[in-house]
Amino acid sequence: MKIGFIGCGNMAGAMIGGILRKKLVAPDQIIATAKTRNSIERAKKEYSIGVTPDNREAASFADVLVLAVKPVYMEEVLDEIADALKPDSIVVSLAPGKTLDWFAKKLGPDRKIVRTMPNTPALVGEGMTAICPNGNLSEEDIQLVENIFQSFGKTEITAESMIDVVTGISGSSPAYVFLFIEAMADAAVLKGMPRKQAYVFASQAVLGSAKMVLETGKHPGELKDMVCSPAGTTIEAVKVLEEKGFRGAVMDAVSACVDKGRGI
Ligand SMILES: NC(=O)C1=CN([C@@H]2O[C@H](COP(=O)(O)OP(=O)(O)OC[C@H]3O[C@@H](n4cnc5c(N)ncnc54)[C@H](OP(=O)(O)O)[C@@H]3O)[C@@H](O)[C@H]2O)C=CC1
Ligand SMILES: O=C(O)[C@@H]1CCC=N1
Repeated sequence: MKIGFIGCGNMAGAMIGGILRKKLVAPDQIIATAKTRNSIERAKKEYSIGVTPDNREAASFADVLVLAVKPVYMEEVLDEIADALKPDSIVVSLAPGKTLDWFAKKLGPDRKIVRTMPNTPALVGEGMTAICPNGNLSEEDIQLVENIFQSFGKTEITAESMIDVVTGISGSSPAYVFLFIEAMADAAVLKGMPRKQAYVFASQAVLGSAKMVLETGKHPGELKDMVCSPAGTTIEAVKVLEEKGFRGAVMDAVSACVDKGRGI
């Protein structure tokens, strides 16, 4: 299987890193394109894959072609590559806002198209990806796409109507979690802890807490209650978070992200 990436920025880089780490395919089975000389040289050096400025070369090489450019560049990229695609290849989009119908109008009604929403933890094998195939993919094709995304994390097949919600809760949420970790570490530094150590404590606490939700099956509220001793330290912090509107702020933030995805 040959995999192509149009664009080799943050998300494609995380996916390529994850695929190579898992040895799903050899580096010479991957080709990526970028626009600037800097990005091309960086990708060559970092991944030892084929890298070219020529999008049509990637399109004619790939059995699975991942469109990893920002939505605003999608139309010009499709116009450029449409007649260079292999006849039976699968086109995978990572872009919010661009629907399966929109792609079918650009590439033809018979083209195999998959809308996905991954996230950057792919880089460390902990990605989470929503996959929405159109009606032209066989079960085998869908399995192939799942295998690619499962090489760097978990996947769920979702309805297209859910994909913007996935952007809010998963595609974009690593950014909110990094803010949270940074803020906790800042507080620890304020109280005298060396910064490097603060990142280890804050990140491991987030990692372990997420694992508890996934592995115990317990309600997050119950897990929170297990940490809050009567008249203890934790409930003081929880009270401040509630007073400052932490939950409402998170809900508003995720909603704003979903709405933006729907409006692109
Ligand atoms: N970053 C994330 O966390 C996530 C991103 N996504 C989606 O993934 C897609 C890519 O995002 P991201 O990786 O963050 O973006 P980046 O800006 O990091 O990367 C975009 C890449 O596209 C290249 N590029 C731009 N125009 C062209 C063109 N005409 N032909 C070929 N390559 C081109 C750029 O090249 P150069 O570097 O040379 O300018 C760059 O390598 C977007 O649709 C985004 O919404 C989805 C989920 C998560
Ligand atoms: O901000 C963005 O547009 C992309 C979508 C999901 C994460 N980053």
